[in-house]
Amino acid sequence: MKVVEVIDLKKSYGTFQALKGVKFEIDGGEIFGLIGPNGAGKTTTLRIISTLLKPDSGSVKVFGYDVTSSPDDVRKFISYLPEDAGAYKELTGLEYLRFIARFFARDEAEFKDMVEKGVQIAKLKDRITSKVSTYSKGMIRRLLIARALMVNPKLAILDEPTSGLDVLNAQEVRKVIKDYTKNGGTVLLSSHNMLEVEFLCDRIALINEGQIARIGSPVQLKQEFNAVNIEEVFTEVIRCSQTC
Ligand SMILES: Nc1ncnc2c1ncn2[C@@H]1O[C@H](COP(=O)(O)OP(=O)(O)OP(=O)(O)O)[C@@H](O)[C@H]1O
Repeated sequence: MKVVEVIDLKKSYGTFQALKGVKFEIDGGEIFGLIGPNGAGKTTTLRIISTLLKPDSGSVKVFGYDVTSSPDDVRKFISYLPEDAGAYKELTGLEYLRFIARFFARDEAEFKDMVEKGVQIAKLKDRITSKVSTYSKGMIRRLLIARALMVNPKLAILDEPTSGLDVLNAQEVRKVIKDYTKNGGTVLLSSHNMLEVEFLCDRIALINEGQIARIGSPVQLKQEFNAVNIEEVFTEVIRCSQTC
């Protein structure tokens, strides 16, 4: 069974059609990257798969459950990190992770494991006991990544996971994401960082103006466009969609 199956997905905001028939599938254990220019429809797609936004038409299934008719079943499998997520500023990082773990853990042992895993992923050292209001942007992002992955979702949906992180912190987060799939998880992420998707993703979908323009592994896409990197592939796909 596919982890995610998106067929002919359409979504409009008023008279503006943001998604015009998006289609892709994700297999278990994959890191699947959605890349595209500003306004291409990445966040809209991720929010629909996360059950936060209703599609106008088309079908989206997560582990075989339809996001529109069975959203509660879908939510059992997923964890969603929004692009602009925040954490409760008056809590410490540790209190925040504990607060979230209480919702997900079925017993005390699982609660303890989740919080420990969250602390490990966040890598905030002794600052984990400082208030979130004192954190830098990058520290908050790491706390939120930890929050998304510590609950052991079968599918992690991460909107711009490394946005606002410096090079070293971004590398750390990429490693955490890779490790997470080694333990059986599947990841759907969006990114503007071409080096990141090339390094991280097993397959990439290029989305442009609400439609998937290309899907493939980084190696396949580079071969198809005779390109040295994914940035070149991206530029060529966008250029072609405007002029070819
Ligand atoms: N709530 C909304 N109301 C009206 N238009 C919206 C709304 N949300 C998104 N849009 C429009 O839909 C299109 C797709 O937006 P979306 O946020 O999905 O793009 P994106 O690829 O994630 O962009 P970015 O890379 O800039 O984050 C854009 O033109 C955006 O302006």
